[in-house]
Amino acid sequence: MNDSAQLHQINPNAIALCALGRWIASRHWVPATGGNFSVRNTGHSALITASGKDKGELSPQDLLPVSWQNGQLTCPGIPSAETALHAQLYQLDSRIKAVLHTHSVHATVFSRLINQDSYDFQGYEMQKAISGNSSHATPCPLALFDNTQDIPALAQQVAQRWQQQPLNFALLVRGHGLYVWGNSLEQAKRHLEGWEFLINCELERLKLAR
Ligand SMILES: CSC[C@@H](O)[C@@H](O)C(=O)COP(=O)(O)O
Ligand SMILES: [Zn+2]
Repeated sequence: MNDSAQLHQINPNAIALCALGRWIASRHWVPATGGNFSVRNTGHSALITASGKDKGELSPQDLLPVSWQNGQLTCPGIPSAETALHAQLYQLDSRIKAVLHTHSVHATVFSRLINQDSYDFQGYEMQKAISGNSSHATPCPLALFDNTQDIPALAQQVAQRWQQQPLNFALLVRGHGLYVWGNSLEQAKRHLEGWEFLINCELERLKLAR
């Protein structure tokens, strides 16, 4: 196959996700191969970053197809170590089209200051960057989970919490990082930037209030 035929075959979502990875890395939110990204392909499959890649230097071949039919995850390579959590989110809501996971300094530090299962952001106009949140005056909750190396167990906890109340397009893993998602890649990017902004503001406010 010649180069132009190969280019023709590349999934446009893969190209868009690689470009988004470069933008996220330019914000210093995925240092030292941290973070992982995925975009839904079909009802039961997605493209996900291969494990251990520099997320600011992705090319389409670093995105692997993973499917989750019959409770089994299958992938032809070594996908992200956190694939089970991405797959869980896609199964919890069929409208989710993209999942982004980052390791920013601010989100990581903030997560270690909050002991509750959920933290309400309130008073910020930027809460409206998160879909379904229409006023600064209404609490905008962020769910928190303890870190674990057992990602299927974490995915199970997320599913249990979701049954009580669907999460607000993000969750924060303590001492680890942020997960956001959206009904398109563009919406997931907006949620990432919105949540990072809110977390930065709240961290600054908490520091000044001490
Ligand atoms: C730099 S180690 C970070 C990993 O343990 C993990 O949390 C992570 O986000 C990236 O894992 P990966 O397997 O590359 O998707
Ligand atoms: Zn991680």
